[in-house]
Amino acid sequence: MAKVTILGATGNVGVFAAHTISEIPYVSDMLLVGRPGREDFLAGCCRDLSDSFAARGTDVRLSYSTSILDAKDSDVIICTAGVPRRPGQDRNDLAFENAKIIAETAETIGRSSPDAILFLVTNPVDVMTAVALKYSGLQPRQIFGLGTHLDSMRLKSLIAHYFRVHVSEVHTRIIGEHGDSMVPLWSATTIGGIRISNLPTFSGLPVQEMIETVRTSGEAIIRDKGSTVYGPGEAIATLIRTILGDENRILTVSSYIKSEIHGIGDVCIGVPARINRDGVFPVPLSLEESEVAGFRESVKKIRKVTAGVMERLEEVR
Ligand SMILES: NC(=O)C1=CN([C@@H]2O[C@H](COP(=O)(O)OP(=O)(O)OC[C@H]3O[C@@H](n4cnc5c(N)ncnc54)[C@H](O)[C@@H]3O)[C@@H](O)[C@H]2O)C=CC1
Ligand SMILES: O=C([O-])CC(=O)C(=O)O
Repeated sequence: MAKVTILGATGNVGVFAAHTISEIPYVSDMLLVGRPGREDFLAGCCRDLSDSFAARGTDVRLSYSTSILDAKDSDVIICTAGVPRRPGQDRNDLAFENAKIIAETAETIGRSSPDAILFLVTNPVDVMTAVALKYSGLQPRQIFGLGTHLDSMRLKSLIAHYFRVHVSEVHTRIIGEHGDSMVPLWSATTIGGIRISNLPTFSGLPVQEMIETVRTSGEAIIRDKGSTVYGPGEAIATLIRTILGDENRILTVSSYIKSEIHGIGDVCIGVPARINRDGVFPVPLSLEESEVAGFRESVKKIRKVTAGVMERLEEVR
């Protein structure tokens, strides 16, 4: 049985993630961490969630704290703390403000929870994963970000809808930045186990339109309802179930790669990774030429934003 801690638990994503994670059978303890001053809200969340556990028959010990130090002994620590973007903003506009929060958080976790797996949700998530890796001192396998897993799920849903098949029949991946430079892997997309390009109807697929829909999905949801909650919340729970269940699923998350993809590496970015109780292990793979070119561009962009943020962090810390 496992202890899971959520940082930023008073936020939209954090509180819904608490609900989805509580359904995972391996979770025995869940700690909600918020900022000082938010004790009443956290207490209210615990009471409300406990009611849902009673109604559902869930047996999870729930507690709250305003200190990250109480995350000690956690198997997984999820970080949703930080500012979200407002309509009209790019995720990268949040980079420096959130990097300051993540650097401090990661330092504390590195000292107080050296065996935990740290899971970043805060945006821009690829850059935050790199910041957490540097400032926590944890091993690369212990740190990952939600990356392009949610983007991959969004594309999966569009493809399933187009072909009128159950989503479980569709396997697809988007790699690279969780942002504008993301790269769809059509070469790794199958329906019912059949490579999508082998289906005669593939030629009519509105590929560009689909990718544009995925690229702008977060922005559109934020414009319409203020924040994305249910998609990220369920995606977070999938990752937690995969880790705690030692499932060895291959999911597309932001992870540190050395040179696993066509020799490209030394960056934290969305790639397929095998995930189990020991953490996250990027899978070496070879791609089609156009996909490699797109991935290179995405890496170049993330490296530039990451380097800029690291430099500014050095100045203020
Ligand atoms: N990677 C992904 O796919 C997704 C990432 N996100 C990101 O997750 C983050 C949270 O999003 P929401 O829950 O919608 O935002 P929110 O504003 O509802 O919640 C933010 C949380 O962070 C905490 N926080 C803010 N500033 C802090 C600071 N200086 N120190 C400690 N805690 C602080 C708040 O108290 C609150 O608990 C954002 O950065 C958002 O962009 C959201 C959805 C999907
Ligand atoms: O778009 C945002 O800012 C939130 C997010 O990352 C997503 O839902 O993909």
